[in-house]
Amino acid sequence: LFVMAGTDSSASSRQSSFNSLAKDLELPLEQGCLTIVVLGASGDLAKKKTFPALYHLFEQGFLQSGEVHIVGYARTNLSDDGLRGRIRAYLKGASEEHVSEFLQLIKYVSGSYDSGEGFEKLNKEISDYEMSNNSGSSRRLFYLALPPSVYPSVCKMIRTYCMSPTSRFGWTRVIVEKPFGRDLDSAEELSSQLGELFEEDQLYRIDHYLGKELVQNLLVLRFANRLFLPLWNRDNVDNIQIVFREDFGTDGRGGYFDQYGIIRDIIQNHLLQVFCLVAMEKPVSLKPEHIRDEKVKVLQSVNPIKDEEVVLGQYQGYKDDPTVPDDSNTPTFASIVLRVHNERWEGVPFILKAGKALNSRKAEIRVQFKDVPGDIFKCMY
Ligand SMILES: NC(=O)C1=CN([C@@H]2O[C@H](COP(=O)(O)OP(=O)(O)OC[C@H]3O[C@@H](n4cnc5c(N)ncnc54)[C@H](OP(=O)(O)O)[C@@H]3O)[C@@H](O)[C@H]2O)C=CC1
Ligand SMILES: O=C1O[C@H](COP(=O)(O)O)[C@@H](O)[C@H](O)[C@H]1O
Repeated sequence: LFVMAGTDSSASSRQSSFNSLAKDLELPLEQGCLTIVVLGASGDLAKKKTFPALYHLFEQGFLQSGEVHIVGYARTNLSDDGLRGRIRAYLKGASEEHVSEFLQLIKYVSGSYDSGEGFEKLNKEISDYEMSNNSGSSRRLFYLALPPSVYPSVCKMIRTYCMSPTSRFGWTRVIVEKPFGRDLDSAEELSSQLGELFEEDQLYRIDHYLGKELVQNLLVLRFANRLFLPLWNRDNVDNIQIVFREDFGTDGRGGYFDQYGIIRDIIQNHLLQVFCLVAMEKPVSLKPEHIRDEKVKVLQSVNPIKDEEVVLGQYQGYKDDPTVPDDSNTPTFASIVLRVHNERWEGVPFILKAGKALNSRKAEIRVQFKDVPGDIFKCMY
């Protein structure tokens, strides 16, 4: 869609290209009143990524004034302008005219994550807008920019108070962030709780790493490239390192981060997805189910992780963040070795490392090849 959008600069022609593509793909026509609710609107993800992403969609003509209404929801006491001011600070460099127009689409509702009162207020805000829009439609998208511990109560509240009315054309969809639970038991419990409230096609589980260009290019690099194809195995590769580092700390995110730590925040989802794309076999096709099947196979081939191949750490000063408990022993750095028991990778360690408050910001995949036989450069190092 974005490639198509790049060929013509007008917003209305992008919208019409979008509509004709939707028609070709036999998707339901997307038009009429759309409300996007960002729950956890006071938080880090919302200000750094969700609202800026919505702004870029708006700027490119995919969200039309008059059709779209954006509502931030959280417990923090904020006015509409208070939220707009926070968002504006993350849209530096954008056109002032577009930013002001975009911010006018945004309202704020304050309430808790487990009481009917706040969600009744939220529903009233959405319904009033839908009535005034008068298009007879009600598309409602709820984005949970929140710690997973509150997903079940928030989803119950949405189901009870905020569903799109069946009398109107439209839908209700819910986007949930990673990490999906804390461990296998809580992930399964969360899955069944959400499954009781929503149909599978109403639920979207997101991992923003899968949208990164580098990550998307991995399939092309591996499977459309004669140079790497014959080398990508234990005969040629010595080890593979998948590394994430950030040069900033939690910065007030202790409310979420301290409950989860770096393994659940980064390694279990982002780095494991990258690991799968690097290590899996070629999928039958690019269909999502075929890619998923190969990812599952490689994960099933990983041996249990050995304690002696895990290093954990916490950066000095982590507990100075007022949102972090004084006695926290949550890791902010972790390094683990994965060993894949299959024909391609037996004996090749995959070293996954992630850390906050380090000396640089980078995400990288290092494939270290074995020395060449008869290496004439060896004596130089
Ligand atoms: N920050 C990022 O760059 C990214 C974050 N994510 C994911 O987004 C989700 C939210 O992360 P992030 O925004 O960074 O975290 P924050 O700590 O900023 O939390 C977001 C909001 O949730 C509320 N909140 C925080 N802690 C709790 C708690 N213990 N119980 C109830 N409500 C709480 C707060 O709102 P209030 O008090 O006003 O209600 C807060 O503003 C996580 O699942 C994370 O994995 C995903 C990708 C990137
Ligand atoms: O999911 C998360 O990702 C961000 C890093 O993402 P990036 O795309 O900005 O590199 C990380 O800061 C955050 O802790 C984590 O929740």
